[in-house]
Amino acid sequence: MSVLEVKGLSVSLLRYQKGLRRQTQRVIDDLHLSVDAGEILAVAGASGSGKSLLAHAILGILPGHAQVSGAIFYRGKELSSLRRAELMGREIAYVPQSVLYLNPLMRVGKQVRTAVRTGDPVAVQRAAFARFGLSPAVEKRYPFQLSGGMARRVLVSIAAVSGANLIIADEPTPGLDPAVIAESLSLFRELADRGSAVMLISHDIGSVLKVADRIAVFCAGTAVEIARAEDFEGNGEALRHPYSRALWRALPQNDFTPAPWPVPSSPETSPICPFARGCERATDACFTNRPEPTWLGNRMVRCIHGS
Ligand SMILES: Nc1ncnc2c1ncn2[C@@H]1O[C@H](COP(=O)(O)OP(=O)(O)OP(=O)(O)O)[C@@H](O)[C@H]1O
Ligand code: NI
Repeated sequence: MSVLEVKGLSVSLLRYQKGLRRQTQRVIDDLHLSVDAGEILAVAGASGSGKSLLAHAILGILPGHAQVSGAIFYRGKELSSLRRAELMGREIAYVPQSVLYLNPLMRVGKQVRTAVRTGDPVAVQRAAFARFGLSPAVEKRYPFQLSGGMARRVLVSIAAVSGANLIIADEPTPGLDPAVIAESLSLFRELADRGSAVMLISHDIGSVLKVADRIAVFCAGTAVEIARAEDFEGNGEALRHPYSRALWRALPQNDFTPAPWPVPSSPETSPICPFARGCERATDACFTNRPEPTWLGNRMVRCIHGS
């Protein structure tokens, strides 16, 4: 049984247009994915594709006006708001994209100690700070006294000491120097190897590939493919969706080859494949049906030509 399972999740948000006119916009669209114990599932895709909103939906912190459908399961049981409140900070840990999530009124050392589940809180906190290159003097500081990179390392320390079964980390590494990025990524690997399920959200597919087991390739509010990390190699022949191949080929190590067609930025409202208009493999069927997810073991693709 997966630790986290997301089934048919859709999220729409209200947007204010000119004046007071409001419009609902779909930002997550019929999303399916799961994360097992002991694995890192990376969620990678362009900026604005809905990755953070996915984390917010799982954690129950979407804006109040959000309309949500579909279901989210934690260890086989649906996540109600009551159950979420019980699990947050104990079984589920969150490394937010914004450092503003730190409590502005509490010294950061104490914030980490409060999250410690086993062992002496002070010793565990100090070990975490040492690991991430935070000097002992930092523990007495308040968040406003930290640089952005230091605040981010405090957030990663909180996840490290939490002993959570499910860790959702949203862009945990930007602004950090390469050694700390490598240390944070290896920490997530270690937490997964100890049995946690880790969802690692990033727009930087190149760096998460080093530690992830599977990658959910995100585009326009949904996962178009869930592939194994080892499928990202060579010219991308093992990848089954044209967008995953395009992302892979656009990486610096693969010569930055640009995508041959415009990439949709928000979910299509019409019932066609969102890629149909530029894809070299498109056939008539791609213009009449939106592809459903097709699973092959724990891999998935939403392309009728990809299975
Ligand atoms: N509170 C909100 N109200 C209205 N629209 C929002 C809100 N939060 C996000 N959005 C919109 O939803 C879409 C997805 O945003 P999201 O933050 O999930 O993207 P992301 O994939 O995490 O991007 P990034 O890689 O830049 O962090 C964007 O178009 C964004 O403008
Ligand atoms: Ni984000």
